[in-house]
Amino acid sequence: MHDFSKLSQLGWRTHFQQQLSLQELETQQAYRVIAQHRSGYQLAGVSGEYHLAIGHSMPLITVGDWLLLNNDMSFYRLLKRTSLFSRKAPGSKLDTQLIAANVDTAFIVCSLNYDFNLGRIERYLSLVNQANVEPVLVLSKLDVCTDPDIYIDQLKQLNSNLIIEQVNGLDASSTSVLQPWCKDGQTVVFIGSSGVGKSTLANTLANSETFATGGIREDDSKGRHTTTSRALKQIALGGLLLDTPGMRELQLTDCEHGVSSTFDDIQKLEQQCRFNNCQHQNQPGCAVTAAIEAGELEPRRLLNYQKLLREQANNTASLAEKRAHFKSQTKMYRNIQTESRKRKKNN
Ligand SMILES: Nc1nc2c(ncn2[C@@H]2O[C@H](COP(=O)(O)OP(=O)(O)OP(=O)(O)O)[C@@H](O)[C@H]2O)c(=O)[nH]1
Ligand SMILES: [Zn+2]
Repeated sequence: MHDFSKLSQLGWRTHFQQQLSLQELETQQAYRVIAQHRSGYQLAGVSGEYHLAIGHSMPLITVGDWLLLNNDMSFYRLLKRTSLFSRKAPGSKLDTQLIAANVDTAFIVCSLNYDFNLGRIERYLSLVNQANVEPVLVLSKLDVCTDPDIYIDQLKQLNSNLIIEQVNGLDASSTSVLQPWCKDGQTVVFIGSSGVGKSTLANTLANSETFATGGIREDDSKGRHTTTSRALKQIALGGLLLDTPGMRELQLTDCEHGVSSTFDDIQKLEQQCRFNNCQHQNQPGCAVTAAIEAGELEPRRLLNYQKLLREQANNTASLAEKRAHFKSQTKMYRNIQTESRKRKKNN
């Protein structure tokens, strides 16, 4: 039988429970994927942890997913997700890589120094909005910044509703502002460039050295995956944290909704342009250009919006094209094989 209070500590919600039939409630057990390794998945459930080997008939599964297992611990089915992070798989021409599922909050970490870059933050926000996850902007290294307000003012201009927190990741009294998102089975993913202090922050919140600082790398350019095991770690506060070391090179794919909602100010303006297909380049009646001229919209923001939209469209199209090409090639090889078999038989 299911012990739902125990499962809720692992992030179980009514969204998942509603998917179970009466029969499944009696005969299957729910497990959460807490880590992903080359050979399989580490699962956690009411009766403890279990290693599930990857099987041929399984769908694509990622850290954070909820699975139903049969009594003999074999895979039964994957439950529908509340949210899903994915990106174009580094080094692969064909695949989308799943990063994490069923995440509640994304801490977008950027340090209050050289790393601060509005364009990059908009890119991360697009990914997080597409995944259907709540973003929290975490500005790290507060202790080495003399004037954080300069940065905060710029961020507020992106979207006045953004949740922004400033922390010194090395100091628990400072990171406590993030505790409300890290309790009671809530799942938090950390994203941000290398060296901004994600692992340091996660360790301080965990009150232990659970997450490796520095170190773990994934070679994006050549697609070599060194240490790609991703793991959800439960901390004493009750939340489950996922550090993502391999997110340095982040190309958007299938992300139109995410980009649009990140730039909803421009979206609203676009609807007021005289022409539906307005390019916002000196076309008559362009509301976007008018907003720029009135100083209400930064030209940088428009350029980044257009760039991210193009990038995700190009990646989505090229993935679709490559998949189609792969399919037609496979079909061609199969036909050649069948023909040659027929010929041999007739000889
Ligand atoms: N002064 C100061 N240093 C920090 C802070 N947060 C992290 N650091 C330092 O910054 C360096 C990088 O921190 P990490 O936590 O490894 O960064 P990361 O984002 O996890 O990096 P990757 O694992 O490469 O993605 C370490 O030397 C930390 O000690 C902070 O708030 N203040
Ligand atoms: Zn326009």
